Amino acid sequence: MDHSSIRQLLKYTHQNKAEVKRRRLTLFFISYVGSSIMAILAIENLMVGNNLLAFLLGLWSCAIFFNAIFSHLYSGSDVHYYIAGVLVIFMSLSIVYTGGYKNTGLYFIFPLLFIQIIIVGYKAAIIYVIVTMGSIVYGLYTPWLLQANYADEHVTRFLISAFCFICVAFIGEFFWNQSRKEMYRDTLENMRQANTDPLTKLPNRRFLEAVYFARATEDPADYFPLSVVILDIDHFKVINDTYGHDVGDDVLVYITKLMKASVRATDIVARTGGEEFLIIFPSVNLSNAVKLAEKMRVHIENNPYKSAEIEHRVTASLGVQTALTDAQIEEAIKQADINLYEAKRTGRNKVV
Ligand SMILES: Nc1nc2c(ncn2[C@@H]2O[C@H](COP(=O)(O)OP(=O)(O)OP(=O)(O)O)[C@@H](O)[C@H]2O)c(=O)[nH]1
Repeated sequence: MDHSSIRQLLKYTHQNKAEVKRRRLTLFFISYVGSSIMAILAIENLMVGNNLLAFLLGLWSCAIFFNAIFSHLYSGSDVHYYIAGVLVIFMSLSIVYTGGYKNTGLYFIFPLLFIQIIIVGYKAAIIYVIVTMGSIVYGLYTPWLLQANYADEHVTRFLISAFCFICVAFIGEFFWNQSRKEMYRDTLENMRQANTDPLTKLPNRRFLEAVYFARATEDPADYFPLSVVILDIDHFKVINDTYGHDVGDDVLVYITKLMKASVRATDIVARTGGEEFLIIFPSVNLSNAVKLAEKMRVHIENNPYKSAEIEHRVTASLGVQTALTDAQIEEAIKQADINLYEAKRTGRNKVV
């Protein structure tokens, strides 16, 4: 079973959700708490006559606040994280330029850097942090361009601690990301195993219920009318009894190949029981599904199982039904099963 189907499953697990929450909460923290603090500082600076800093704080406070509001409206997009990352650059530069209260503003750079690394993701953060720190260093080493007045020893201490801080923050983010990737791989493999039949490597019933039908329900236009075919190999017990269980297994794998060869990549062939398979044709109506099932039946009939010592003609009976909406899926499977029994009862090797 392919990994893209399994990836769909991961949409329903907690790991990705946890990372999305971490980024969102960080964004909201910087946006709502940060913009409130900046607004208060803006008013304070206005009262003491530091108009430029007051203006800049007010400006970034509004920008970051509205960016967060937009992130609620367009929650499917990541762009507001990158906008917040850019705003952090401007906020840092404003702090460096004005110096803040008694030129102590450089302390605020540390949380801002950390927030920036989280919200844009550590890979993109390499560029963001280089730009942020590059402009800060440029500012600090061209003091005549700044309104603030930093003591040399403060600049040196700030830069050394910023360097250490950035290294530790990146190491932390890198390994957090690595462990997330490893957990993701493990979960992917566990889910692949839990959703795959070990003999034929086909998806199993669990996959259909937990992933496929859930996806069809989410996106009905791409799936309905959805036709289901239940295929059951005729007299399979005879194959087991005559040639042994291992040959029986081999026949199941062989029939799987034949079934897969007669469907499109978007169709699903699943193993739902011993010698029973469920084939799903999305966006196929009943009359076309019957034709496809007939094509599959003929393909199996015309390609007998062959090994060094054995040649055995295998046939199958098939029951077909179509669901027009997701509410009809269960009913369609039941009806396909009834049709399959009818095919067996009336002579086998046929489609009903
Ligand atoms: N080799 C092998 N046999 C299996 C497997 N799963 C189920 N079976 C066998 O499949 C056979 C199914 O037999 P029945 O249910 O009587 O069906 P049938 O012989 O195909 O007869 P009809 O379906 O009525 O045509 C049983 O003998 C099971 O033991 C499997 O994974 N490998």
